[in-house]
Amino acid sequence: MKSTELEEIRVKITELDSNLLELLAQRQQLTNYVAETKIKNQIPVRDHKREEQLLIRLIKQGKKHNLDAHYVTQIFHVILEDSVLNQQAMLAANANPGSTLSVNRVAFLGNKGTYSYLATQKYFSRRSGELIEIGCQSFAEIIKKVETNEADYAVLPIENTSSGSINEVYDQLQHTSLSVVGELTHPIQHTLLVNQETELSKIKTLYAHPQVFAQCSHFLAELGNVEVKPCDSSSAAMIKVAELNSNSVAAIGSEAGGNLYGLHAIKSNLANQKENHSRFFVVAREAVNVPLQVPAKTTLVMSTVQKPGALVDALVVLRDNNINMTKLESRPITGNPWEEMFYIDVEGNVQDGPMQEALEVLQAMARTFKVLGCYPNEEINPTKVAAVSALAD
Ligand SMILES: C=C(O[C@@H]1C=C(C(=O)O)C=C[C@H]1O)C(=O)O
Repeated sequence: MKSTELEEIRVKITELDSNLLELLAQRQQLTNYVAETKIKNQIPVRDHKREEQLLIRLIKQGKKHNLDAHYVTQIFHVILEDSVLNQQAMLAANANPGSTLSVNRVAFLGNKGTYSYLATQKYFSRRSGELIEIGCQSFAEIIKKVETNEADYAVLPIENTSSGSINEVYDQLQHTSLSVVGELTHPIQHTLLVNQETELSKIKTLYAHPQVFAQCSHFLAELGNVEVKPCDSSSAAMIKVAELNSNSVAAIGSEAGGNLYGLHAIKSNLANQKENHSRFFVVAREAVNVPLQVPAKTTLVMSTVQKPGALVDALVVLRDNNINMTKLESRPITGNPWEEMFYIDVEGNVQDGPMQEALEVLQAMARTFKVLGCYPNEEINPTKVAAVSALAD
């Protein structure tokens, strides 16, 4: 194909892509109007029936154009997730007029380029107000910033699909009066970032956060003879590699983050598990009110009395009130050897009847008990298209 021919086709593709983007923006505007009517008429944000009908119609239509059903479904799952998250954010803002700030000062770990930085950008992109980023060197410093009103929010990683819970954050949450007001999950895609033209075999020293090394342990084991240097954050690792400017050093972190420091990726997908995601808590000084139209989660922290089956008794209370537990974590209590603090995430809103009943019973039976927060559930389960056979025609 002659290069002018290629150019002509590319011009058409560029134009088409920009039309696609315009249409997506128009769709988003319409779903914002939908959110406004849901606020007015107290209608739940999520409507699986409508989503299923929409997906079935689009899959059928796609088939006529030779577009694979899986491809169409994937694209629209992303569009629907974005639509639902935007609407949830709008309803939550409406239910908490006092918490809508013109400036959001947000504390997070490291500098520009860390996963916490990317998660912060993502979470606040759906919320009004200018974002002021406050990079910190430790989780304790992040929490302190909000406690002392130097920041309005903190974004804290709480768990990762490969390396599990981030204990240090749980331990910090034991002693704070801050509330969890939001959550988000963010894909963690580790890449090998370098400053100079080089190749894997030349790398002698690797810089990264210890959590990152844990998540990439298989890759490190395969690498063999490489010195591993832990850093306080992914951005600290990136800055180090940019400064050293050598072809024998590399950092592990996100490609988007590395690009901010002029680094480029020479290998991607370094994590042990392909599906590598981190979940973050967003915390603030004041708890938020989650409207009942928005699916909510509640995080509790409690210690039980020392008797056989005390934790089981607590979990039975959840079962009896038909409350689904999504996470259970235990952490030692500082100063009380062999005693544990339990962190429990459940689906439900503290304003719900069954939830209030369960919380009362739990509080009465626990030694210490606190609701760390009730916040919109941002884990959006994609609507499944059950009637696959109906799509055969
Ligand atoms: C936009 C709506 O809200 C949600 C998002 C949908 C969408 O983006 O198409 C569809 C159904 C709802 O889960 C709606 O209810 O129509």
